[in-house]
Amino acid sequence: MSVAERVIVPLDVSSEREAIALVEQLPQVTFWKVGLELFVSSGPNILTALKARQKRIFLDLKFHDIPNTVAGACRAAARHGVDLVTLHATNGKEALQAAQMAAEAGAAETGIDPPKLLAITLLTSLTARSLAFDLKVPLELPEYVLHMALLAQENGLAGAVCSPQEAASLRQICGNDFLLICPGVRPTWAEAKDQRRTVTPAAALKAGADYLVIGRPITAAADPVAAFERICEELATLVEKG
Ligand SMILES: O=C(O)c1cc(=O)[nH]c(=O)n1[C@@H]1O[C@H](COP(=O)(O)O)[C@@H](O)[C@H]1O
Repeated sequence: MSVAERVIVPLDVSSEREAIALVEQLPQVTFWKVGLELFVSSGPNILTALKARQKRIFLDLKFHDIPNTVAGACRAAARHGVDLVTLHATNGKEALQAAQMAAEAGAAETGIDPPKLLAITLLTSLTARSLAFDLKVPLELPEYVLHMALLAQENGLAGAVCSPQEAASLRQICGNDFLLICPGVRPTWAEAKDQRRTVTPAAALKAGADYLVIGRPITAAADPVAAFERICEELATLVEKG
């Protein structure tokens, strides 16, 4: 896989028209993320449009509900033929297992491969301070993220979403077959905005991330094509160095 194929770009826009404009502006991007804003605006039409352009799709709706409801949502997502789907690890064991079974069933009914389910461990906009004082979680942040990733792995999920700050320890403990998808990625030349646990693209890859989710540094840049290429060059330099 080339370094460009390891960068997933979110379509964080409010209409299908804007999303397609971005996809056409960046033909180098092979993997796009459809999140809450776009899906709530456009519905599944955007998935059809991306598939017609042979793009890979990360459907990031971060399901969080009781087992029956989460399973139903995963079954429906699987029928769309997307590649990756997110749900919160805090759904708990029973919902994670039900979600995995439902995704497999939904794909089988449609005669396609099931999506890989990814558990959100701890949002990259949260800090150790917010975990302790706002959410009142008594574990240290790295320990909490690891616990959530292991909960996902033990219940049959293919991978987790984590900050690249936690990627190295998760890679070491969860092994090479567990997918690690890292948002919260910021080149030195981009603003962090609402991201709190950030790392540069090269450092994120080096830490063991399989895919990097990079949005505004590319999509809000004056020249998105140049920004994407600059990130790919930074990643390629790292790969060449070994
Ligand atoms: O699931 C995600 O993709 C996600 C999880 C997380 O913990 N943090 C996070 O930022 N994301 C998503 O990753 C993208 C990051 O976008 P930028 O901050 O613009 O690079 C957004 O679409 C977020 O919804």
